Amino acid sequence: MLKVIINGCLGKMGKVLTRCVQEDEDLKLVCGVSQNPINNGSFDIYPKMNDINEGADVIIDFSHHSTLNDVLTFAIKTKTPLVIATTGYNEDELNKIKEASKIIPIFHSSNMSLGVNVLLKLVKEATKMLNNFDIEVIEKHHNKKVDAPSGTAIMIANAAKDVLPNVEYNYGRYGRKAKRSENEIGIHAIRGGTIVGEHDVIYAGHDEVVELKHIAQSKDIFAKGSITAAKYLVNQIPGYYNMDNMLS
Ligand SMILES: NC(=O)C1=CN([C@@H]2O[C@H](COP(=O)(O)OP(=O)(O)OC[C@H]3O[C@@H](n4cnc5c(N)ncnc54)[C@H](OP(=O)(O)O)[C@@H]3O)[C@@H](O)[C@H]2O)C=CC1
Ligand SMILES: O=C(O)C1=N[C@H](C(=O)O)C[C@H](O)C1
Repeated sequence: MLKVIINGCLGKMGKVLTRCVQEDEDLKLVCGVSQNPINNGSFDIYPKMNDINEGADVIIDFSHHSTLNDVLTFAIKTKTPLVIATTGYNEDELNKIKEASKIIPIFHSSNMSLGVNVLLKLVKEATKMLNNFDIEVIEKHHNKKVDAPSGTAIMIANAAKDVLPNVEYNYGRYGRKAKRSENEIGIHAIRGGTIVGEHDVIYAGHDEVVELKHIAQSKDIFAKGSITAAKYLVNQIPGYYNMDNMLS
């Protein structure tokens, strides 16, 4: 039985992950962390990672970038492998994650679905083949999402930039001097209703357009992907892991 701690257990993803962990006979939910803990009778909820006095085999984090220091400090202190699904980190925070992965195994992905990770491979291939096509990324999410653009949209743009290192990102084009330059990737965020998550990658060329698209139809795919990542991670030595490592 793998013992799991969930950071962000009362958030939208945290609740879905709690159900998926409880339904998985290989896993035991030890406790969760939430800013406003409530006693739910089924597992302990602490206000901060540092308050936890139980051990676990792995931590899964679907929370907010501002909890990063707490979760890294706890994971390093207790030598617990950490799956990070949270998005919205800045450069400094991303560097802290990479530094911490020298001490403990960390799995980090802004999208835990299988489909998006196949999409990233397709983006690399399409970008190599569709010379001089303009690339635009459009992401759509529910109206409660706090960060924009999505972490997935950034991963998609980064996959194209791996092939075309000179491209620059143009977020939400607007204004009288907004003409597209040749070497940019436009990244656009739509927010509304309960959209789970959609990502379109548009390659617009002369008289032809290619589109790659992923639609998430439930949050379960992200929760289950993070559980698969957790099961993979507990057998790894310290290092920085992502879907590529797990799928290869
Ligand atoms: N990698 C992936 O596949 C996926 C990643 N995500 C990412 O997971 C994260 C959580 O998403 P979701 O559950 O929808 O978000 P919610 O806003 O519903 O939940 C956020 C959670 O973070 C906690 N939290 C701690 N500090 C803060 C703070 N300062 N501000 C806001 N929340 C805080 C909240 O605690 P409390 O309840 O006490 O307020 C809550 O438990 C996001 O970054 C999202 O982009 C989402 C889906 C898939
Ligand atoms: O906040 C969400 O909901 C999601 N966030 C992730 C992101 O920012 O890419 C992944 C997924 O699209 C859902």
